[in-house]
Amino acid sequence: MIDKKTLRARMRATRERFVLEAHPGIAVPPAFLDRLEHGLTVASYVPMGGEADPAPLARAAVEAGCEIVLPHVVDRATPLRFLAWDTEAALIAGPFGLHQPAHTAAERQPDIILTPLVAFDATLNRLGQGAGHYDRAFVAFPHAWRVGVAWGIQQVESLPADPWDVPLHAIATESDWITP
Ligand SMILES: Nc1nc2c(c(=O)[nH]1)N(C=O)[C@@H](CNc1ccc(C(=O)N[C@@H](CCC(=O)O)C(=O)O)cc1)CN2
Ligand SMILES: Nc1ncnc2c1ncn2[C@@H]1O[C@H](COP(=O)(O)OP(=O)(O)OP(=O)(O)O)[C@@H](O)[C@H]1O
Repeated sequence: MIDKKTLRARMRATRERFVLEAHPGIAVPPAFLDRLEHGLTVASYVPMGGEADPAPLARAAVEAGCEIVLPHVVDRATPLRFLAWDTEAALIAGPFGLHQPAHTAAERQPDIILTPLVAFDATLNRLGQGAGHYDRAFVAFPHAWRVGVAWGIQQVESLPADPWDVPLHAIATESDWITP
């Protein structure tokens, strides 16, 4: 099977090509709306490099009375933290070209994690950036609902699975809501 590094490079390029063309946004399915409740904490992300924009899902969460938080990283080795998103405060440029809340923003425990990804397969395994930030967050927040957000073209036949890979519960694309 193709190794993660080669596949990551190929799928990042596929993703970047896809967003250059006109394309619909991520669809908000009824199964996602059903799960939202006032007071839940929903981790979103600021898309980069051709990633699917989770904004339609985050907007629905805000309308349902959820609090939005964003990931914050300092380097590859340090676990990510989810920090409150003060929409009045500017996001700050971080490592890897990321835009993040200030490191002093309040830390939160997410109930739902909207997860960026590079590739996924039909068993809802995901390939990420390779630093293990989300893999470790899934272990830290085992009760969170793990929702991948991706373009349909990011689906591959199968992914090399490592022992630490934690599968997603569902994936939202521009046209589908994929569950195992
Ligand atoms: N939008 C977004 N935010 C996110 C992530 C993500 O995948 N997407 N993360 C997910 O874990 C965390 C940040 N972790 C990261 C870890 C490594 C690299 C990285 O190695 N980037 C490559 C360039 C990627 C590219 O070419 O597209 C690099 O800097 O060489 C990026 C983010 C938290 N925030
Ligand atoms: N639970 C964990 N605890 C400690 N290290 C972990 C854990 N999960 C993954 N890692 C480390 O993270 C690194 C990256 O893993 P992998 O290549 O599977 O990342 P990935 O699938 O791209 O996912 P991510 O988006 O989370 O970076 C590996 O070196 C692995 O040892």
